[in-house]
Amino acid sequence: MGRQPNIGQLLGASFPGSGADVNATSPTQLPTAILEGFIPGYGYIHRFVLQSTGFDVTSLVSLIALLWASARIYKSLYSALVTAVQAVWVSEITINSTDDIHNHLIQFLAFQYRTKSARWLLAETPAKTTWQIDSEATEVPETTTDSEGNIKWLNFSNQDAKSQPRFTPAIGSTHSFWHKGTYFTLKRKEVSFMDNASNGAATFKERETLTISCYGRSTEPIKKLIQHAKEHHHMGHNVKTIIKRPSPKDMRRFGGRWLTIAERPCRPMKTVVLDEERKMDVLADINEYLNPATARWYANRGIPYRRGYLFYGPPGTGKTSLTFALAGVFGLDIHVISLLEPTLTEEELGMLFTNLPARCIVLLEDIDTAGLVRVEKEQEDRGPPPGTSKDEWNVVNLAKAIKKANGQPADKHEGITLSGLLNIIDGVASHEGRVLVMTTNHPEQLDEALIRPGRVDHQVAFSNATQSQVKELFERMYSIDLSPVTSPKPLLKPAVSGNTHATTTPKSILTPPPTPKPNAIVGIDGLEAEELSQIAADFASKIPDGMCSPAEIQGFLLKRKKDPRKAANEVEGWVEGLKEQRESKTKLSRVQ
Ligand SMILES: Nc1ncnc2c1ncn2[C@@H]1O[C@H](COP(=O)(O)OP(=O)(O)OP(=O)(O)O)[C@@H](O)[C@H]1O
Repeated sequence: MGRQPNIGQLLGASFPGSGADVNATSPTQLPTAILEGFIPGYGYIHRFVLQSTGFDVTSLVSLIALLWASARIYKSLYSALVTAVQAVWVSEITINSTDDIHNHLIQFLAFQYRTKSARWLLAETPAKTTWQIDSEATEVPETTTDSEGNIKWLNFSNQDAKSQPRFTPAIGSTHSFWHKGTYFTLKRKEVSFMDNASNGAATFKERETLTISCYGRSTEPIKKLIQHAKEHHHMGHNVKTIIKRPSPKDMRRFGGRWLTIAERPCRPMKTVVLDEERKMDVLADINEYLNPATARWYANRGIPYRRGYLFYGPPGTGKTSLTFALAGVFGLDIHVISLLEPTLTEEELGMLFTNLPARCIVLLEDIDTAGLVRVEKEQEDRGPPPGTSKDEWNVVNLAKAIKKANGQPADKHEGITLSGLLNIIDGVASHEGRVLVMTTNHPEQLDEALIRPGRVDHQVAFSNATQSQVKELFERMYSIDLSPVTSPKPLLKPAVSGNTHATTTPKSILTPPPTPKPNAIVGIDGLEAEELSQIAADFASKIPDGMCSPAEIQGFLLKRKKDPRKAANEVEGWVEGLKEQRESKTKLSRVQ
């Protein structure tokens, strides 16, 4: 039997012009003809190099080609394997930036990345409250004098330089970290989406998402991580009151309805000077309402589980202060809504109410102003107000009609109508479990429908300070601060290595500072408690009952906050000045 030609010989015969010496192909070399197929003109190059240097480049080129092919095959196999593993062995959860959890996780990771050596980070300048800056400060600044005796006033020009930036995982990159023995991968990315704005113009917008994954067929570890991040965010909230407002209009459209605008140390109830019985009534009423058993009681009787409070009285008498103190006592967040917010529509207000947490305080301030829109609309229907000629009235209406026809809002502030507000407060879709607090300086202007039982269940009257309240305010101002506001310590120690482990929560951190006994008043340095009480009584006797609001008295005392005797000596002059000011109906005070 004749010898069969091998593949090299066949290829050599097929490409005679290549000059490839197919018989010279070693087992590790690719035939020159194949290489010719990938690199046109390879045969000539090969022959030229071989003839001029005696070196057969085919071995080298074959090696490179084999490495390249292996890398490609490895890559495809790897990605196929990863896809297969991900499909059956990786769990993930995606979080949208419009959700609070996103913020909780970023905060938690920022805390982790404070010391962790990650290579792709995003540096941010976090907005900090005075309380947070204070808690980070290592030294207390003091007012001193220089060598020439000039006062060196406190100067905060470099406070920005001192504040620490926040480092979070960079957008667009993948991060991995250990938490409680589980290996997590995190992808933070921005996705574009088409936004159909209210004016009809569609634009592309960016939205951020966080995708957290871990190995295993259960999302349980990720859920626990999220829970942990939430706890980290809320730690110490029992010594803070969170204040939220409706988010800007743009954000509201994408689901982020409420925005935290401030976190303040809880206001102790004892700092609100109000008739003790009235205070206890509100406290007991809310306490009973918030009890889970009460929710069932309401449900069994088919009564909507809601409770409304009306705080009314002159300005500066403590309506807002009591609301904040209540939030502190019951550990609730405050959701503040101003009905004069120009971009707020009734529909959005309704959505805000349906997106409240299970238990919270909703503060509707200056509720009397909500009637403005109703008055205007009713006026429109009724015709010209007295003193307005028919022609003038027609011109006003014509201007409004032209604005409307041009697609412009008839008024800058569309506002909330009374009927709209009533629907939102107790409509079928309205949230259950919230404590609604409405405040007003003009209860007489309120519509009866707004304060009927079911909408307002408890009314609290506030008034200018009585003499005993003035005394209390005075004593409170000059008593030694027994319960300094402490900032909560972190729940976790910052991670020091790639593997992060939570530390157990020290109990004391979550316990608010001890509250001194209600009557424990200790005078300021150098002043005995009894002496302070006498000065307070003297001070109070010089301010007629009901003449001043607690806010006015507080303002006067704040200017003399280190000298109670000075305050007692100057109060008469101040009261006289105030009387004159009121008689002359001027708004500027002569004596401060
Ligand atoms: N009853 C009070 N007890 C203690 N402090 C008070 C009291 N009333 C007012 N103040 C002080 O006066 C300031 C203003 O009080 P607050 O905002 O609670 O008044 P308000 O009744 O809500 O006023 P407005 O009707 O103008 O909104 C606060 O700094 C608060 O500490």
